[in-house]
Amino acid sequence: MTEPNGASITFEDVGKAYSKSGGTTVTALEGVSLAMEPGSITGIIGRSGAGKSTLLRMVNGIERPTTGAVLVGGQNVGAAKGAKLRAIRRDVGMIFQHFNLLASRTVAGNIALPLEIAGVPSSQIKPRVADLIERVGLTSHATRYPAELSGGQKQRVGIARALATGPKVLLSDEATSALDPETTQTVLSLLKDINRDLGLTILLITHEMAVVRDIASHVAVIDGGRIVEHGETYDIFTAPQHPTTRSFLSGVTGVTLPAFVKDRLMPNPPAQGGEEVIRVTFAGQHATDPMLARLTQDVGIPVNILAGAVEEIGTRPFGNLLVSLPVAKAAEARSFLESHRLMTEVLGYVG
Ligand SMILES: Nc1ncnc2c1ncn2[C@@H]1O[C@H](COP(=O)(O)OP(=O)(O)OP(=O)(O)O)[C@@H](O)[C@H]1O
Repeated sequence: MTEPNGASITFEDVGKAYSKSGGTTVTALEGVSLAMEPGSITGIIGRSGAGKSTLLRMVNGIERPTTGAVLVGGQNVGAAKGAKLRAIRRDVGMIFQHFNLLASRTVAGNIALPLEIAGVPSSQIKPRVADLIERVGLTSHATRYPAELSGGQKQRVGIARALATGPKVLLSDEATSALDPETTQTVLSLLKDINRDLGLTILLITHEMAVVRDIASHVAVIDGGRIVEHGETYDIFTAPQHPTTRSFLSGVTGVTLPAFVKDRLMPNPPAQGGEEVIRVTFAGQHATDPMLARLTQDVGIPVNILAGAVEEIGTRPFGNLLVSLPVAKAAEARSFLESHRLMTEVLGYVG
């Protein structure tokens, strides 16, 4: 493993307003403060229009903040111009959802492009391109054209091209959104290898929490131009605080209600009786076993287990259980579980 080579990325109270025709403005970002350590992988997750692309494009100076500052390795990107801005941009590689390859150039030709633009002598370009092609596993495809490649292979070319100038930061703009799940996994694992081997700082935007879970050490949730939650991925998955974070997480845990419950699920409790259906999230492999048993034995509340699984973030396990309890006892049960540091979320009711 080589020494970490990544740069820190810092957002200091950043705001961005776009002017629109007719003199109105759109506020894309407001009061964004974030600090990313060298060598970290941060996922920025948010809905369409939340401000993700605006945030990402400030790191390579394509957009400038209206207020506040964005620093890469301590250098103020928004204030840089000319040669200084070009130098910062060489330190920041970027990959895209639709790859953005030149159709008229081969794999090797696409990867060579940033080196040609940077004025690297051609004698140095060839070996550098060969190294990059090998790193992304495309040696046998060097003379092919983009039209002859699969989506995953195109993204590998995009990654090699982004690495050509030896950046300290890699930006990923929905890089796996156009790929099938299996190809997504191979591209994420290549990015993880690059992060480990080269120590690059990676900042990726996505609308998929599964991507965050599989690659990011840290996550920031953006909603309406503001960061509503930020922290280590494990902490966010096991104890999300903000409703937006919770809604992103609800589809990703790999644990879904069985159809016989889902089809009957109601948003409000029935007039009498019925069961409340809740999700219980816990950190650590065995944390819920004694708590659910104690809920029944010590507190006298019967629990039906509907579905459950233990997953991993990095190497740390966390689990999700879907259970139902009598409505009359549900509030008491939830406060018991929460007092033992399990997280609960009400999903609905069955009659
Ligand atoms: N060049 C621009 N001019 C005017 N408004 C813009 C411009 N770029 C973005 N916006 C607006 O700023 C807000 C944030 O947009 P942004 O593209 O950053 O969001 P996003 O989270 O990346 O969305 P998506 O996932 O759909 O790409 C939106 O309201 C958008 O319409």
